[in-house]
Parts: sequence; structure tokens; C-alpha cells
Amino acid sequence: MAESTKKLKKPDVKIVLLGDMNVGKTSLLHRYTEKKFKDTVSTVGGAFFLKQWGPYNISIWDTAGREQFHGLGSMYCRGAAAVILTYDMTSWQSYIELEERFLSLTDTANADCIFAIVGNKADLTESHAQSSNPEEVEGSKPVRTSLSSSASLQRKQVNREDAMALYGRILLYKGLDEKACLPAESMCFETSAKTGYNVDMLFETMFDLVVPSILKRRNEVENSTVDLEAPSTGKRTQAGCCA
Ligand SMILES: Nc1nc2c(ncn2[C@@H]2O[C@H](COP(=O)(O)OP(=O)(O)OP(=O)(O)O)[C@@H](O)[C@H]2O)c(=O)[nH]1
Ligand SMILES: [Mg+2]
Repeated sequence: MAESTKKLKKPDVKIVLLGDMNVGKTSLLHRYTEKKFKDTVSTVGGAFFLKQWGPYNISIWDTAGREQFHGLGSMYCRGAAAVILTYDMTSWQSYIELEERFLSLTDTANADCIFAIVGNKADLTESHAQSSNPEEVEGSKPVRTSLSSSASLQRKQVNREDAMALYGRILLYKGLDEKACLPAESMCFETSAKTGYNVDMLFETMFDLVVPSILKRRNEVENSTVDLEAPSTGKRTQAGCCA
């Protein structure tokens, strides 16, 4: 387990992974926290990992995509500073589901919640195999040998432009001004939990982006703290209230 998950600390902020079953949410988190691609079982309910990012503790919630757990989704999103909407690049349906089934779950997230849209399983697509440069996968480690063999490659069903269009519709749904928000180009990722392609970049971009949210909330708490030592200006009534 990653060093950050050893001690249980109070999270400063929450990031939630949402998306249909089988898109690879758990695998992405394993890849990031354990630097491995390992067998998964379909998630039941949800689970969280705590990541220390500089002086901050960030919880990353892995949720179940199975329909039977759908009701729990909005609970997991409550107070989230960021949501990672994940689809499988080889499944158009998993992309459709994000808007039809998962977007409304984010109504309980913070008003300034940041959205990322992630197309996973890039290793399975023909276009990735053709364009992939071993140097760009997982930093400097060449992992082309672990990319899928051409026999198992599939047609990419969802393009990055589709993800960017969805990002625009999410901002509309949230009533946000596109110009005041993070641009779609920087918030739509294509990843592979299998090879590690873009996985560190995804999570670490999100960590950096939620730091202002932590600082904002800390500031709000400090400003709303009542100084019990300060002299009261109101007159005290017998009932102990200020008149
Ligand atoms: N080729 C490939 N397979 C992947 C990748 N990510 C996940 N998988 C496989 O996809 C299947 C589902 O992965 P999970 O990570 O369990 O999916 P999930 O989104 O967590 O699913 P639920 O927990 O049911 O919501 C597993 O067989 C994984 O091995 C990837 O990047 N490439
Ligand atoms: Mg899972």
C-alpha cells in the first residue's frame, strides 16, 4: 500500500471517481497508489485512499459503477472538491452513461467542484498503439512491450472531442461560465491503467487543482471563528441571549 495510506489522517479535501462498472476506476487508483495493474473485483459500495500531497491530505473515493449501488453515488459526492468522470474508450455506452446516470449524482458536490473526464483503456485502442511513443508512457519507462497485442486491439469508440463536448455540457448543466472555468483541453484525459499511460499525470493534476479549494475552506473557517476572549457588544438578557 502507498506510504500515504499507512496512517489514517483527516482528509482536507475529497476527490471522487465516478463511472460505469468495468471502466477501470479501481484499476486507475491501484495503478496510481501501487504502481501496478492487478486483478480487480467489481467494487461494492465505495472505498477511499488517502494521499498526502505536500502538507495536505486528499481522500480519493473509488465508487461502484454497478447499477445496484447507484443510490450511494450522491452520498459519496457530498462535499467533493473534484469529480473524475471515467469512461472506457472502447465503449460508447460507458460514455453515454456519464451524462445519463452519473452527472446528477454530483449535485451534492461543492459548488466550485472541478470536473475531469477520463477515457480509460487507451492500450486497447488501435489509434493509441499507432501513435504511442514508449518514452511518453509512464515518464521515462518504456512499456511498449506491455501494450496489447495487435490481435486484441479494438476500435476507439469515444474520441477526445466527444469528451471535450461532454465537458462543455457539464459546465452548462452546472450553470458555469466556460470562460471562467478550466479549459476542456486540460480537463479531458486519456489513460491506461494497464500501462500507466497518463495515470500519474491525471491524479497529480487533480491534486494541484484542489489545493485552492482547501485554502479557501480553511480561510472561511478562520473567518467564521468566534473569538470568545473578545468583549461582547450586545447586552446580556436574563436568558443569556444578546438583545
Ligand atoms: N486493457 C485494459 N484493461 C483495463 C484497464 N483498466 C481496467 N481494465 C480491466 O477492466 C476490468 C474492470 O476494471 P475495474 O478497475 O475493476 O473497473 P471499475 O470501474 O472499478 O468497475 P466497478 O468497480 O464495477 O465499478 C478489469 O478486468 C480490469 O483488468 C486498462 O487500462 N486497460
Ligand atoms: Mg471498481
